[in-house]
Amino acid sequence: MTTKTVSFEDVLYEVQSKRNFTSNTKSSKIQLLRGVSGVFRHGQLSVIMGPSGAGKSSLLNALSGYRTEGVNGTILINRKTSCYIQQEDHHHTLITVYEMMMMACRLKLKHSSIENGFDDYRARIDEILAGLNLTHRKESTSKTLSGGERKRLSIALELVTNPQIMFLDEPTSGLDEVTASACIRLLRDLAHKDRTIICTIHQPSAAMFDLFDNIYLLAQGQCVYSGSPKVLIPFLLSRNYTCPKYNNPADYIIELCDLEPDSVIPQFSECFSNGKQQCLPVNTITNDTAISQFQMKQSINSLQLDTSRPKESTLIQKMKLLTKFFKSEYALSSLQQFSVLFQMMTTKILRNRIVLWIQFLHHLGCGLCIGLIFFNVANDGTRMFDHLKFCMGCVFFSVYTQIMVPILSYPQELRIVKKECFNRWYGLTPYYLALTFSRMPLQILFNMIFTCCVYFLSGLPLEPERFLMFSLVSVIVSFVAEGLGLAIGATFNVTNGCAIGPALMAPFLGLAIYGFDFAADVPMLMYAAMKFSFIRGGVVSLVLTVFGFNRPKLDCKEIYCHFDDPKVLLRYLRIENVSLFKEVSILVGLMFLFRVLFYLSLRKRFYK
Ligand SMILES: Nc1ncnc2c1ncn2[C@@H]1O[C@H](COP(=O)(O)OP(=O)(O)OP(=O)(O)O)[C@@H](O)[C@H]1O
Repeated sequence: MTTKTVSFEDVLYEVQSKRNFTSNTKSSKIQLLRGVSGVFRHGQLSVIMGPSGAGKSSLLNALSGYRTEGVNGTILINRKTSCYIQQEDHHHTLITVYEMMMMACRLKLKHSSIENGFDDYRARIDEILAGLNLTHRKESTSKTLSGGERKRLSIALELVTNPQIMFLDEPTSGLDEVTASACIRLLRDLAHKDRTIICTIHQPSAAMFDLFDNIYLLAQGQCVYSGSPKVLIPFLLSRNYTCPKYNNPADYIIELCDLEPDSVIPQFSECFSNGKQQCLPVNTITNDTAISQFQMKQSINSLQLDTSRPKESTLIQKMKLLTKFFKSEYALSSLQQFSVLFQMMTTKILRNRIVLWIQFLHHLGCGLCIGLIFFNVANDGTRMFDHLKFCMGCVFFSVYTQIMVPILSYPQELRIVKKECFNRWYGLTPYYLALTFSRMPLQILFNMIFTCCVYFLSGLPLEPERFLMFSLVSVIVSFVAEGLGLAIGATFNVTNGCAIGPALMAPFLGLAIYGFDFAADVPMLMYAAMKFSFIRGGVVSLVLTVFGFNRPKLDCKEIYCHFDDPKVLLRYLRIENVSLFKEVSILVGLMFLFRVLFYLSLRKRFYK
């Protein structure tokens, strides 16, 4: 059996059903695939068909390795030369088709194999785009592509590395009849160039049906037909089922499984030994479409699988695992991946002009508003509460600005990343670092715009040390909030994230204003919770920055001002002995904690 062939035996796929609390039903195991076997050969376009819910996507996911949890049985496949194209085409929206192809080349091809740098990439890209009839769209962004073009772009991006095995989930969904047939013809041509192509299709039209070299029909997680589409009608005849003359045989057998599931499915599944047997034309070289004779052939046997897996000692297996750990499965080193991803992310950020303008106006506008509300109050010894409100306002602004954006936007990006990571474009760590560092410069710049407005308008002392500390605290708070937003965005979908984000903020906010005047009497547990509230940490740090650093006495326009001495105010708030360094260190610690949670959430999503 060649490494391009995909074979599998007795594949079981079980999932745990979720416990339904309303009807009090207990969780149980659901079998999506019931011990199916089969072979998908190279040079052939194979289709997994079946009624809705038959288990087509489950089989594709199990074979491609997209799902591993709950999958048991033997699957022989060289996954290093395979790729998986999902049903929905998720592409970057702000870069053109050509740039996406260039990015794929730069990430997926070894630099040493390309002697002339980008010229060779360009030649390869032009060839692939011409082959898929996308040359005229190469300067367009994916947003303006039609459904068929988007699907072809998904295929083009993977063809960069010339994969030997391609999995496609419902490649024709959402396409009209003509475009769908064109898509299948394209896949057949690619398969006939010595590739193994396996796709799922709910119910192919009659025109499409004859284009497949091999069909694998599933019903209720069992194989009810495997083999050539040319002998499906004779096979049905042999079982006393006559497909009406002008009926699509695919429709007919799916209808049979639907109408008489209890008799048809077990009978047919037994006939094919649940996929171990195949139905082939007697003369496989014939071009005659009206073949009436077929033979059942053993497609797979245990012996075949066993011999292709030489027995290895445990020591060899362990050594292989060790070398696999050190040997990268990617074309580029982590540093090179980081560099390409960083460039791409920076380009995307800078091209998002509307968002850039909104962010700029938002920071400038809010900075001016807060600055004008507290205009020249920073030196007024009679307005103690205004000083506190000013610090709170600045921190709340940073928190709310940074937390909601990733919650709303990240789940969409996650789909693209998941697809690219699974197809070995890059590793999770370089991606994570590129994402973190590419967002930093603009975030710092916008924060500085806000800080400059509020600092100078409020009339805080023009001392570089104090200004830098004020800016640093604002930037750290915004990074902590962004980390929390990313962790939520990577864990939950937009709907749940929108509920969880504000719900999580509420206790942090409550703790931010709790116990300022009786901090010394706060119980231990509450004290620990207060330390965890990064909003409170931000407020305390800002108050210490504003009134610390040996701040001279404030102006007093009345006979007596109790709070004109900054030390009195700090004492009143019970934070006179709190170390600014310690507060900022806790904030930095929380920043790392939320970013580690974000990373772990990504890992869980990608490797489950
Ligand atoms: N995680 C899961 N938990 C519970 N049931 C699941 C899970 N995943 C899939 N199923 C169920 O398993 C069955 C097979 O799902 P699968 O997505 O493989 O079907 P399909 O043949 O691809 O269907 P369609 O053509 O409608 O996409 C369906 O009934 C589906 O509801």
